Amino acid sequence: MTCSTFNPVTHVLFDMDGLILNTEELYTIAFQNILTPYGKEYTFELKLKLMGSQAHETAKKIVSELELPLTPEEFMAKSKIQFEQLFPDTQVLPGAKRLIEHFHKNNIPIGLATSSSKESYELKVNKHHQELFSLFPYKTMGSSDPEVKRGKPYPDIFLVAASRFPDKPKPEQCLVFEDAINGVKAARAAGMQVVMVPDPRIDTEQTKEATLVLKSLEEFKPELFGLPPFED
Ligand SMILES: O=c1[nH]cc([C@@H]2O[C@H](COP(=O)(O)O)[C@@H](O)[C@H]2O)c(=O)[nH]1
Ligand SMILES: [Mg+2]
Repeated sequence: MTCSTFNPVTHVLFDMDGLILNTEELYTIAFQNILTPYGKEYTFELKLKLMGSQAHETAKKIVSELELPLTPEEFMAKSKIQFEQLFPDTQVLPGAKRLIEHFHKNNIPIGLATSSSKESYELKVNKHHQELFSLFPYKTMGSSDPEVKRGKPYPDIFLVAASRFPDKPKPEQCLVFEDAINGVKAARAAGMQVVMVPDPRIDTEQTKEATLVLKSLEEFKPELFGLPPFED
């Protein structure tokens, strides 16, 4: 059940794919483009299992679940070609820019906790979104960070991302923003509250672990978690 009361926090951690950027739509297109020649479908059910995992975990699972005649490395090489075409024109999702700028203006420490690799982050950010992402002084990129041993739903990435803030907040001082079920599980496992903005196709039964579920980041009221309210 969604909690009716929330605890105040001091630090905020953002997921990236499907939360700040519309890259989840692009992952679906990229993977389907790879699978179509093999007569396979990238179902939403399979996608849900993979969202938030690290790139090598994703490749291994897709190859095994769909019994592709490829090694995970070959799948990753094909993915790279797709990502290079699709990611540079990704767009910012509603409410993300306003919220990130609000926290920045009010000196709330914010960190990025994405399972993407550094290479994939750069494809998504460097062409159009450098200014926005420059507002994150602390970035953790799970797929290329040796400290992040396991992908979401394990808590590793959020614990590592929290440890990168110079004042080392406790998990209960951190609020996570996530779109994926695996991301919500990871945040909860790390002992953090989590605001979920799920894909509308996700069943409400599967959003119950989130502290708060929103349709869009535009709906978020920072004061609910003891953070400075919007003034406009
Ligand atoms: O359809 C998918 N979307 C996303 C992922 C994985 O999820 C990560 C993004 O997770 P996050 O939202 O935590 O940044 C990507 O790097 C990718 O490995 C995936 O496997 N399949
Ligand atoms: Mg995400």
